[in-house]
Amino acid sequence: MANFRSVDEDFFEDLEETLVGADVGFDMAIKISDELREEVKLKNAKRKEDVRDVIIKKMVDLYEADGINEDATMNFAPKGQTTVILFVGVNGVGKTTTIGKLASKYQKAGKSVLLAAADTFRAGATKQLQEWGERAHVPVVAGKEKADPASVVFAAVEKARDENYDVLFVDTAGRLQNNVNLMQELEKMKRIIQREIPEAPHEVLLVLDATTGQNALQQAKLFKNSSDVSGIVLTKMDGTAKGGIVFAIRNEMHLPVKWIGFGEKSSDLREFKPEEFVYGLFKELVES
Ligand SMILES: Nc1nc2c(ncn2[C@@H]2O[C@H](COP(=O)(O)OP(=O)(O)OP(=O)(O)O)[C@@H](O)[C@H]2O)c(=O)[nH]1
Repeated sequence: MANFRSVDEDFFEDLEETLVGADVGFDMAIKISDELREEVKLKNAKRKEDVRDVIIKKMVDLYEADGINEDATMNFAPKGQTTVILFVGVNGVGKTTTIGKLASKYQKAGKSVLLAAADTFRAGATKQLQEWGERAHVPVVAGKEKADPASVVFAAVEKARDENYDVLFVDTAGRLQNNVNLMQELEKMKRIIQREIPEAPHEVLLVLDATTGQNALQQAKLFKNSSDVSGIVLTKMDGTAKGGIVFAIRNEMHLPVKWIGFGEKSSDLREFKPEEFVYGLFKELVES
């Protein structure tokens, strides 16, 4: 582990190793440590606190460097119109759980929320969403087992629009017979949503499991190539020091991370704030 006893060449080598171990990605790790070397020299930072501040600032700068308008907040429709948010991602990453958490959050904030159980492929997925719906006191539109997911989406969008719901969250399958089918299905859902509400979906959030590290990056590529992903939800950030994947995603995919999941309870979700996140990651990396 990198430590602050002396900020010498060994320190930077340790830092590189630690960053790679945290899934920042090799290129990004080298880039971070190279730029830090310069910056530490330039600022003549010697005190522990100064070096730490330089590192945190640099990492936040690097995170924000590609100039995406860093707005972690959700893109909502104008007041009085329904916001539709589509959740995509492979199975088991935490889509349903994230929707449950967000449903509860927005319901508590006074918004009317509707859920669509469009994962009709996996037996049990609908029931799981219904349980979250009950917990959050929000209704769920569901179809029969193996029903066409598009028909569930259609019914949900109609209901949301006609009954003036503020937000509709759409849960989708993480696995179909193959990836081509999966992507076609997502496309079809989007078309149906757009037909009913032209500006929708307002977000397509790709849910990724942080514990899968670089594999999550491969998934991000797969989904980004075929659906217009607008942001990332990174789940299972509890019990992993691999949060560096945030940098890799940002650097390679140019997608903002919007939410972080850190447990199974409905309150275990927070908005992603680069500074806060870098500080936490850094503390874990360097001070432990
Ligand atoms: N520790 C932890 N577990 C999580 C988190 N988010 C989800 N889980 C767990 O991960 C498992 C899978 O979550 P789901 O929400 O069912 O995943 P999914 O993407 O909807 O899966 P499919 O319906 O199969 O596509 C469940 O056991 C969740 O409780 C998290 O942030 N931290």
